[in-house]
Amino acid sequence: MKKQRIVVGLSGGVDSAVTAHLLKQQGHEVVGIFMKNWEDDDDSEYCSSNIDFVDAAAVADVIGIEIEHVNFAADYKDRVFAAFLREYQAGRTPNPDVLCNAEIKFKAFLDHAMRLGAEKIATGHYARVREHEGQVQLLKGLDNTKDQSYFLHRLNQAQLKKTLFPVGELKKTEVRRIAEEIGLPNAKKKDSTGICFIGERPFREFLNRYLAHQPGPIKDERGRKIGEHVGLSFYTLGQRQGLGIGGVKEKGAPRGGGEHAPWFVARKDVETNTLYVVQGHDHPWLLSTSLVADDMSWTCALSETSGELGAKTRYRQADASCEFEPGPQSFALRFAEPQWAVTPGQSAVLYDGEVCLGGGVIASAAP
Ligand SMILES: Nc1ncnc2c1ncn2[C@@H]1O[C@H](COP(=O)(O)OP(=O)(O)OP(=O)(O)O)[C@@H](O)[C@H]1O
Repeated sequence: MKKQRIVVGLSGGVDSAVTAHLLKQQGHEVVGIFMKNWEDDDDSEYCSSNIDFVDAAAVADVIGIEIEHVNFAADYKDRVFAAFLREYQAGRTPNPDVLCNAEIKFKAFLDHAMRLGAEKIATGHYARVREHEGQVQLLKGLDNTKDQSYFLHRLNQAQLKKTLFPVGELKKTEVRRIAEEIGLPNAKKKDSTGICFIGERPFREFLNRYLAHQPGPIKDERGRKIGEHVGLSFYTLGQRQGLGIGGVKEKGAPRGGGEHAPWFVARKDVETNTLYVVQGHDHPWLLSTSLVADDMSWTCALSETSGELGAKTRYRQADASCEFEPGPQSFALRFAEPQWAVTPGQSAVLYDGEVCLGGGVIASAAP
């Protein structure tokens, strides 16, 4: 491959460190950039940004590359966090990491890298890109257990053409082995979890600071009030913990349950501010055979793709076989098997084998 100037998003984690190392080894001119996307509570015990930058700088030092610190916190607030709050307010459960990739990592960051004279950017995501018949396809990461294509499905051709994912060709165990072999200071750093700006902090307490919330009734499927919720935004479909209602002892408890059977969040009615719960993991209200998604975004031209495909309605789910029915503003999916807790606001992402085609935001689901 010809020598290129490549800007790597260095997060302080192992995957991006190995990404930078591999590209440098291939003879490219590599520059690291650390992004700061959140600064509302720099002093909080949950904000690891300062530590992460120190780790990223130590990595750059060992690999022998320059590192720059850039601040996209204002962009992040405008383009990701504002939408995140709007979605919660509307009773949906958004996926800010999907939007962060489309708007920050592969837009603000990409533009910045291009201004620095880069030909490509690279990140430590577990996904792959491949040229195919004049297009660049987004593929699942080779390591099934780490595949992150779900979060990248809103990238378009222009973004994919400028992007490399070197660790997507490897298993996580190999990435860790490389990190240890070359003596990276963060070789044993644990993988980050959770939404980037929220980190490991208590979610409810965090949302509380930004969203007006109105307590209201929790009702069962027959409309009987069985408890109080603290604000619809704090609950997600399929949620079982934290409802404060426990099992039920009364006779004639709703189907699928019985005494002490756990309750699950099944519906949110924003108009009446009511949270509906059902008993039993397999209750029909929790199962959907079809969905409609809007706000579509495709990684490549969809010319030949209608008919049978695979879809994920949440990250880390196996692909569910479905019929794809495209429309001008939205698409429908009809599943071969009922899907559990299909959640408005989450992404429905379509796959043709290992190729990630793109997807949309789930607007509604039907039994
Ligand atoms: N603060 C950041 N600055 C620069 N790049 C980042 C930052 N956070 C994430 N990235 C890029 O996005 C990729 C995927 O992000 P993700 O949150 O999955 O990674 P991580 O677990 O924090 O770190 P890593 O992937 O490096 O182990 C990273 O590999 C890195 O290239």
